[in-house]
Amino acid sequence: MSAPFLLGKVIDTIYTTGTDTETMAASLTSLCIMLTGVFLVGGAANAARVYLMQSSGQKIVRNLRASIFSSILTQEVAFFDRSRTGELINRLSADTAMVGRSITDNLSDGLRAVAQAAAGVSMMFYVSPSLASFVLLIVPPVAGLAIFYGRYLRSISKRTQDALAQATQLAEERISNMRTVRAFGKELSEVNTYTEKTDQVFSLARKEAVLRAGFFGVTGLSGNIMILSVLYKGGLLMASQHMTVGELSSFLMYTFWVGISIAGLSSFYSELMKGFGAGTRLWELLDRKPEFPLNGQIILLQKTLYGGSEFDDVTFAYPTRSEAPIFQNLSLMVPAGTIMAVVGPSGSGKSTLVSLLLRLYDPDAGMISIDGHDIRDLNPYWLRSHIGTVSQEPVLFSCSIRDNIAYGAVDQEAVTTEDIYRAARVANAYNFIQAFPQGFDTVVGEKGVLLSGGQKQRIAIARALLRVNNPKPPSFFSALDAENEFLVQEALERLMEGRTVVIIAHRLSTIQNANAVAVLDQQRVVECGRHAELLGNRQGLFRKLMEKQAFLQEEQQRALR
Ligand SMILES: Nc1ncnc2c1ncn2[C@@H]1O[C@H](COP(=O)(O)OP(=O)(O)OP(=O)(O)O)[C@@H](O)[C@H]1O
Repeated sequence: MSAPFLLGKVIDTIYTTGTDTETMAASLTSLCIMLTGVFLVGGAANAARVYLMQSSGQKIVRNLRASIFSSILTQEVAFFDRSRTGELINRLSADTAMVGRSITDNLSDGLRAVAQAAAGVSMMFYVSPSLASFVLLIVPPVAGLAIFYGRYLRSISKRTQDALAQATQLAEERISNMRTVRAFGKELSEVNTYTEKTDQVFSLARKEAVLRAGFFGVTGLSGNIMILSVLYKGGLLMASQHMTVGELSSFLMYTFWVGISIAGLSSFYSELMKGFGAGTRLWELLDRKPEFPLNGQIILLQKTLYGGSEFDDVTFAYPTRSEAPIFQNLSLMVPAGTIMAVVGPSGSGKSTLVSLLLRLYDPDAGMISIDGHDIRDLNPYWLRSHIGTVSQEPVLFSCSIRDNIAYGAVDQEAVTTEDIYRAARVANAYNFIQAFPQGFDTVVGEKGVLLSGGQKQRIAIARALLRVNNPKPPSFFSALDAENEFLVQEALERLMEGRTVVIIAHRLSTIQNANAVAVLDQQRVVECGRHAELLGNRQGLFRKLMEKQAFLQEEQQRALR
């Protein structure tokens, strides 16, 4: 900050008349030494500022990303029914990057501009108070304009991020379902839809560009007006002997500094407003509390969970469709150690029953209990650690088979290779995994796309085994019935042995292994009993469903012949 002041002194020294060369050389040398010191300190301070701001800014971004991810993962399942994956990913990547940029580059440059402007203005007053008061009259209108501009930019930025999130959402969904897009030959129309979405981003960016051009034009012009004022008024002050040439030079340099700082501040302010726009979307997410808390409930550490479950007068509607209950006063008892097959027409709520047991949703009325405990009183993590699930279309992650199986364990770190091999053997998966060139280290592709349906299910069974074996049996298990493949069926039967099982049965073979069958229809359990008993009821829904399935199977076999 003292550099322009010292430079002014250098100029005054040069223009001082009557000084001999030796004295002038001595004065110039000491001024130049001082200036070198000032430049060195300034350079070092600048480097330190950039390093500190960048590293602490990046740390903030890292923490912000972790907090956002944690906030997303702890939301209730209904939140994900309403949200779009691509939008959430956009918040995690683009919005955090925007806030990060706003903090790192922008805040650092902004703080420097504030310091520089403040020091420059003070020095201008120090060098010439009358000239400073005259020149700085231009600052208030420019500041007013900046505030107006910033507000508008903030709203544009939020709209841009929203439009970008929609485009990302579309791209994410279509890319991850590329086979469907290709099968329906929709590549071109999808490209067009995506382009329309990015057009919205573009038109907002164009609005921002117009605004930015106008604003920067005005601030540039204001800077030039300041310089002209200094030259005009400063020239008059010099002519009336109220200012030296060195002082005018210093003042001019400070004016440049202040002008550049004000331009920097405007850009800082606009970037900050853009950061706020993206930040608003992040705070909304960070502020959002899960619908039911994940901690704080009873953990029955010493207790063995036998899995005897009861649905008592349960009424439930999905939060996204609150007007149409899936269950109305549904009651069902699953005694410990039994296999209960749940059947019913498509859409009758069989999978919903399992979601409620896992406490992915809470019923609107009634109670679900396991071993006599209302599941709302149990810690959901603990509850789920005793429940193994295998779904009809299991989802694997794009990592190795080893990691996919280990994912089932409550304590993933404690899983040994032997645990994984054992689970794979019981699940009839060991041989096919070992036949791959990379064995258990084979990476399965996104959602396990590189494996067949039956292979995925056997890996999913091994994963579920690791889960329910760790708290030691008897524990509890739920499944949607599996591929009609002998090896998968055998693995599933081994998994069910000695446990309480609720199985969503679509096939006759699955139902035959069950101790009891519950038939769902019209929002409740309409029949419940042993397989043979239910078949004996000629008017019953179970009998009709079985007859229909037997007929369909016959038709299929006839078509194959
Ligand atoms: N996440 C959800 N949000 C809103 N409604 C849902 C959700 N999941 C399922 N539903 C609705 O709840 C009803 C029951 O669905 P569910 O998947 O439990 O039936 P299901 O008996 O398992 O069907 P299927 O035999 O076809 O697999 C259906 O009408 C379905 O549209």
